[in-house]
Amino acid sequence: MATGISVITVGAVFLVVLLLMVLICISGQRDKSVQKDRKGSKSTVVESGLLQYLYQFLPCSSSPSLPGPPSFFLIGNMMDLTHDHLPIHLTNLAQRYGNIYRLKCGKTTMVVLNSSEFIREALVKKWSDFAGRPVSYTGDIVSGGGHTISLGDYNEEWRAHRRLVHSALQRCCQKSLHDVIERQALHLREVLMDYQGSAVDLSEDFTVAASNVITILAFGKEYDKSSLELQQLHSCLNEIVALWGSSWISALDSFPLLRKLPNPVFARLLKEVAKRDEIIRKHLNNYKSQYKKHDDAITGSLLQGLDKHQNTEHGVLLTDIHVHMATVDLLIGGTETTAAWLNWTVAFLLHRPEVQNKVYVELCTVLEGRYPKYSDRHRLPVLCSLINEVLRLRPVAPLAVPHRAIRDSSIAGYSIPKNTVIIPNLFGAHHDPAVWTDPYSFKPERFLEGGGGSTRALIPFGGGARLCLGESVAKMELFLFTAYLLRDFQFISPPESEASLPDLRGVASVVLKAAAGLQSFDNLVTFAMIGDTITLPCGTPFIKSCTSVNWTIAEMVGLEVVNAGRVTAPDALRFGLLKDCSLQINHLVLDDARLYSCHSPVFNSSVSLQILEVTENPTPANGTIELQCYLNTYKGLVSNCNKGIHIKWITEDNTPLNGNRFHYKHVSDCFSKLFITKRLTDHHRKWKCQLTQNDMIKATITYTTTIKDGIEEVFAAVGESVSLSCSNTSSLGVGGRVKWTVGERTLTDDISSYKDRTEALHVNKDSSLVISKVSALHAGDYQCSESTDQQKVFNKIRLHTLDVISEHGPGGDNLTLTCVLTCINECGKDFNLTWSGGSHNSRQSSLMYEKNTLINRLFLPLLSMASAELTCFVHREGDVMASKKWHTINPLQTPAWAVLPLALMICITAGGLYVYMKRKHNKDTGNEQSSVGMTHVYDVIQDANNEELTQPATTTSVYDLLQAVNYK
Ligand code: HEM
Repeated sequence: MATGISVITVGAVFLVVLLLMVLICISGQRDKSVQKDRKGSKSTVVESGLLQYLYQFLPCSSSPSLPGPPSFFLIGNMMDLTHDHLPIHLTNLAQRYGNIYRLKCGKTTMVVLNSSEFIREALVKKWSDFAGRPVSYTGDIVSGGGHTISLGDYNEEWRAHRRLVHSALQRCCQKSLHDVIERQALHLREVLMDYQGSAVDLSEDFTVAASNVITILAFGKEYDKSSLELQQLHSCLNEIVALWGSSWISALDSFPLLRKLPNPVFARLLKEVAKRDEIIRKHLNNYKSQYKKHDDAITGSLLQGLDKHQNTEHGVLLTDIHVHMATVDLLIGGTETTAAWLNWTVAFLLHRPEVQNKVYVELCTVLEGRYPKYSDRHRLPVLCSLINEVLRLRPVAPLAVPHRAIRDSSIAGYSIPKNTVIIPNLFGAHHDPAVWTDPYSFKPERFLEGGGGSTRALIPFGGGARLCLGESVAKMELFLFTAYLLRDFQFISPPESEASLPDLRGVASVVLKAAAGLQSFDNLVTFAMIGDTITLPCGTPFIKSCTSVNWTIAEMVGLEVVNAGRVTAPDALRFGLLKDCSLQINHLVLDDARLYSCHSPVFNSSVSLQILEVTENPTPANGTIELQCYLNTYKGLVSNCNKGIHIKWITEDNTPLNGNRFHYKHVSDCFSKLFITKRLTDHHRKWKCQLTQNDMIKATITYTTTIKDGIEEVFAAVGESVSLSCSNTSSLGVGGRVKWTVGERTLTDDISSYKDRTEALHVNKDSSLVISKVSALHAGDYQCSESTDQQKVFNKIRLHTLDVISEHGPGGDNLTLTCVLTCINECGKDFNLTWSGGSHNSRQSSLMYEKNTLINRLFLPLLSMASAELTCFVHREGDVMASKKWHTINPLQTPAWAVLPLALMICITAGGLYVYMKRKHNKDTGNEQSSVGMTHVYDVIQDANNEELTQPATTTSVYDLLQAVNYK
């Protein structure tokens, strides 16, 4: 019976498992068919999600499944797609999931391509598989029912439409494009001239210039910046792009139920679309009604071409609506993109003025004063490298326009079912570290010959069947506008501070734009030095947790050091996020000097990290040392410091450099040069450069000079220990390989000699020579060298010793302290000896040079002298090099003098008390014999005082007692 039950149980379990497997496999199939049927099946998302989750564990499909972030029930990866800077976020996901990964949004599977290789494979090599566009509810509304080229799906009608517009554009470009752009560039030049060098935001002027190129090409109309019609057109085109990109609108595509609810954002979108159509309709009607038509206008070509492009075989009929929507395409595609690119160029040039100078020099040299033609581009490589680098770092259509697989296909070996949405992440491909060295840095020179930049991997215009229709228009515009601008203008940021430089992160929607105007947050500046550990404040007082905080580096947009509270920097070990969301950077390197931004939902702030550096000019003027101290940011030297910043040079012990062999040149508040007339004894000398802001020390950096064949000067106090270092390299030979000599005498010939107790010398493992008890006899020239045939000298050290000798004057009523600096040969004229700590009666002698010594005496009158600590200092050019202390003791003022009378008093009191007690005892006992314990001495006293003992005890005073004791 039991066996029967267990067989049934096993059978049931087996059946359930089998059923589950069948279901899962069917679900896999159905999932594919769901995508085939673009309207979707009736299966619930819950069921599909669960089964799909189980499905991935079963071997029902032979091709590997695409990696991707976990997709959540119902919402899939919606959260990833609503990120505020989607291109950056998708690029960051590629670091985790690779250059091809999938995202889920409702029933739609999206595949994100993050390398130019995969993007080319899909868009160019397999263009016929991926030329579709996802059809969506809101896309249909914006594109007039899918009639735009940009959003229209791939079919015969679209092909005919694109061909019509392409040939009209080509015809027009050949005839007049160059003239049109040239005229607009000259016009832009005049507009800028009118500003007369005042600080302005040029974004509107760029939009007008780019838009005029298109409106002239489209229907022969040029607008003035103040034109109301132009402003209306731009505001509604911009609104449409922004609204369509918002999650309020995209949610309607994924969740049809939401369309039934009131949605003010959607209502606004409909209003703007109607406004746009109204304006364009007016223009087309105007054009049609013109008696003398603008011959070159695209509209004319389009209208003429309508009949020709009728494709009777496929039943395609192009009508006015196609001309209307083509105009929309050209206006949207051709205005904001070019204007955004020009803004980015100016933004980068403000950060890197030296690039601007290089382009200017090239334009002047090559063009010899004339304005450029597009045909000059091959002779202007620096300008072209700038254009390419801005296109690389800020592809203005960072995610292109989504594609759709129109049939089952594959990318990078992964099978891609029909209807999968493909997102070409051009931003990610342009920051792919496998292709671009230092991908987040602005380096136009990478596109110069030998710079390593690959123009093949540069794909800002997409590729294949959907290649940007205006690519040739755009390229000519970018070239001519930039050349005209940089030939006649220099872009500089307002002089106040670094804070006025534009933010390079930008605003990402369909078009990646530079943030409007200047940065809105206060920039802090933090100063540091190489090797430091610093903390950059985020300034988020209201934030409880840092999980929504991101830290980014300006200029290296996309490189998030911290993402959602997690350190994601490539060099993660050096970075840390502290509890208050501030960013800690350890072991600073020069490349860390950047503008860091902390982003949180409530607050944005940025900190400019500037690194103080000292370098030595390798080719100084003869006989001089030239040190340069300056502040660095990622774009080189800080040219304009904040107010209140000051750089000064000081000695090793923080006193001003003293002496006429020092000269300074303050290039700016944050760049100072120190010129030193060179001496051999400047070898291994330390110089400090100090940066103060509003008189507060912000950073101090020490630089040690090395002089060829120079001598390092070391000062040591007699009786103390000193270590003479052999070299900065601790890996020198141990023991016998290194030889120490002083004068002619070799100290290390015999190992035991430097263990000699009297000399108290020994050589450390790092080859340094230690004199554990310095005496004046140790003063001398020491040399550490390698004892090979060709003797290699590591270090020459001149040891000076400092001593204080005391001597009582005749009669012993005064004390003379002699401070002696013993030098080898002669003591330097820039040495000084001073005393500190003497009383007001003491007197210092003037400096005396005697043979090889420098002397300063201190005369102290002994009687008035209190016990004191006196110190003699030796200075070299104002810098304290060593000191020697001397303790004077006035015997009359020592505590011993106080102890003596005290001890006497105690003895007398004790003795007196005893005598008193004894007398009392004697009185009490009459003539009784003394007790056994009495000493002989007291017996004697007693005997001797027999007479006095008769006196009454009450008269016994201290004086009496003292007399009594002293009596003996
Ligand atoms: C810096 C300037 C420009 C850049 C970086 C740019 C980039 C792009 C990109 C990446 C695409 C999508 C390609 C794809 O789907 O794979 C695109 C499409 C398009 N662009 Fe541009 N574009 C620029 C300027 C222009 C200009 C000046 C025009 C018009 C004169 C224009 C018209 C279009 C059109 C009509 C499409 C849709 C093509 C299609 O779907 O077949 N673009 N552009």
